[in-house]
Amino acid sequence: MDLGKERLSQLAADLEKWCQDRMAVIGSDQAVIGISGGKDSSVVAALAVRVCGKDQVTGVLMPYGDQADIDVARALCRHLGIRHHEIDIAPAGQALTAAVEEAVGPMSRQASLNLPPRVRMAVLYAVAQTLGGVVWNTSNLSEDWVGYATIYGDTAGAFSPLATLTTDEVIQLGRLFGLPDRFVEKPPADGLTGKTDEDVLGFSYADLNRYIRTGVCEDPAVKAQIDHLHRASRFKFKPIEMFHSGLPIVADDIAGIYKND
Ligand SMILES: Nc1ncnc2c1ncn2[C@@H]1O[C@H](COP(=O)(O)OP(=O)(O)OC[C@H]2O[C@@H]([n+]3cccc(C(=O)O)c3)[C@H](O)[C@@H]2O)[C@@H](O)[C@H]1O
Ligand SMILES: Nc1ncnc2c1ncn2[C@@H]1O[C@H](COP(=O)(O)OP(=O)(O)OP(=O)(O)O)[C@@H](O)[C@H]1O
Repeated sequence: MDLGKERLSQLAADLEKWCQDRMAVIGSDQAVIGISGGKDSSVVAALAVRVCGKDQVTGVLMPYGDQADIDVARALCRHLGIRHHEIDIAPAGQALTAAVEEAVGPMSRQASLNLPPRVRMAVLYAVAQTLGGVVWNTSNLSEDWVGYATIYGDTAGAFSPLATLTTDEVIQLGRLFGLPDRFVEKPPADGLTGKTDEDVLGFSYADLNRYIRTGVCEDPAVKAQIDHLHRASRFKFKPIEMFHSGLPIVADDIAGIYKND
């Protein structure tokens, strides 16, 4: 939805404070962000610069071999003045694929699509732990709503600043942060299938975002598809289910995680 100037400024201020608090609780001042050159990672990186300062933000560019638009990711890091590292994940992806295929036979197409996001997650955590930093998640509400994300891949991170903002709201935030159009206007694509998200999903983000914010979806088939994808993907955003043994837990359950026992 169009947030308008005042609401957008308030939202940005609240978001910055929230991220600051998260970092304080974690006890780190170093943000580590996977930079694809798309709007989500660009906006999260710009946000991290506002919260932590540019010297405390590390961008990680992780092409799978050649990445045609890697210059956009490099330009974003230059624009924000953040340090960045480039790590080609193709050798790791190919080695993992070969090992899995040797054991179980040809990897399914869906498994192949989800492997790079999981390798990126492993790289980001390795970089973050090495630098004493934390991984900032870059997912937005629109993609998460329909589960268009890889569990334990791009769903990972210490916290998710854009989790309740639709794609159009993320763009408004990017503009407020002063990001040039080329960093916020690229049509979202997974970079793996050669198709845009909208081609793969079969509906537009405009329709999805309108449905999320107003409950209105004019095409019943699109509404049914969105509802189906939403229901089928909720598992990606819930804590892992735990078997409750009924055995006593007597120590202080400070985080309240075992309270069903
Ligand atoms: N109910 C349930 N409870 C717990 N686990 C459940 C489950 N149902 C399936 N699973 C597990 O989850 C797996 C399926 O989930 P997952 O591995 O995430 O994969 P899946 O949902 O099949 O695919 C994710 C889609 O998102 C696309 N993607 C990923 C990353 C970024 C972007 C982007 O453009 O932004 C797009 C990707 O190309 C792919 O089409 C199953 O193989 C199964 O192991
Ligand atoms: N080539 C890459 N290099 C570095 N990080 C990447 C790369 N591709 C994806 N990522 C990370 O994974 C996240 C999800 O990537 P995806 O390609 O699915 O695009 P997206 O969800 O539309 O996000 P964005 O708008 O940032 O591209 C990105 O926001 C980024 O943090």
